[in-house]
Amino acid sequence: MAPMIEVKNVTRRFGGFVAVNDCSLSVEKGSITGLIGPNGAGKSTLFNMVAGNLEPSSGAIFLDGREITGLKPHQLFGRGLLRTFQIAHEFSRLTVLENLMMVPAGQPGENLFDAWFRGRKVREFERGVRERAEEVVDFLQIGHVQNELAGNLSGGQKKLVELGRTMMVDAKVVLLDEIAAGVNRTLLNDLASNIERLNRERGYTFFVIEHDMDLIGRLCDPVVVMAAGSVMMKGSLAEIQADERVVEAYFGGSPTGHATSLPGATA
Ligand SMILES: Nc1ncnc2c1ncn2[C@@H]1O[C@H](COP(=O)(O)OP(=O)(O)OP(=O)(O)O)[C@@H](O)[C@H]1O
Repeated sequence: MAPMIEVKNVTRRFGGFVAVNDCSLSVEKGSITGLIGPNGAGKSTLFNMVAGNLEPSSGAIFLDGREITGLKPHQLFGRGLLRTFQIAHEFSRLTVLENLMMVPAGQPGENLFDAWFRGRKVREFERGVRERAEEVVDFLQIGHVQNELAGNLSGGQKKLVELGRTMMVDAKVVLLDEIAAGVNRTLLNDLASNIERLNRERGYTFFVIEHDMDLIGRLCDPVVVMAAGSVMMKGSLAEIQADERVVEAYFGGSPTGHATSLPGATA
């Protein structure tokens, strides 16, 4: 079975600087795969290439066995690869429900967009979108804020809505970028439960960049460690914590760097 995402020998240069260096990794179907590494390891650059925001200098990327190298985010969206995005400023004056309903119309998923333009059955289409948004609200248990303006939500509630936006279309794989940052523990727990449920009940695959090791430990298996633009190792969090090279990568150059964010690792 083809992996959901396969990155093959991908390199990205910025001028003379190599941010991602001949990097290969795979994200298996049905997994919640974590991506960790010290600052500057190349995680965001790699994510940007998988998500279509940045082109590789060389190498190839595959989604479910089909090459996607160089495709744009909206093309990947149509194929079921989604990345969560902060709610744009102009959407902060729309309600939670309205924010969810904007997704199919505002970003061209193949089938939904066709239906929109065919002009027929527009009202049914709108009703379908509303019903789907209501299902998402129920699933995420955010009914109490569904008519609240998105701009009034807490950081964690916004993250739930961002996750909800991926549920408005049939996602195969969702890229999550540092979802724990600025989210209180209660809401982080809600977010993590919903990610687990989407994975278990809806078959979502997740690829997750995260600095919060508690969250990585709860959600991710396997975890991929990047350092200096390449994959250093892949394994369970326990295996990674026990690996000397990983400890060195985190502690090596910078004694204060991420020392506190790699639990179980001792210098
Ligand atoms: N547009 C760019 N132009 C030049 N250099 C860049 C650019 N984007 C990233 N880099 C460099 O590439 C390297 C990798 O950066 P990247 O953001 O991918 O790392 P990261 O692992 O995501 O780090 P962090 O955990 O701090 O977000 C860094 O040295 C960074 O300065």
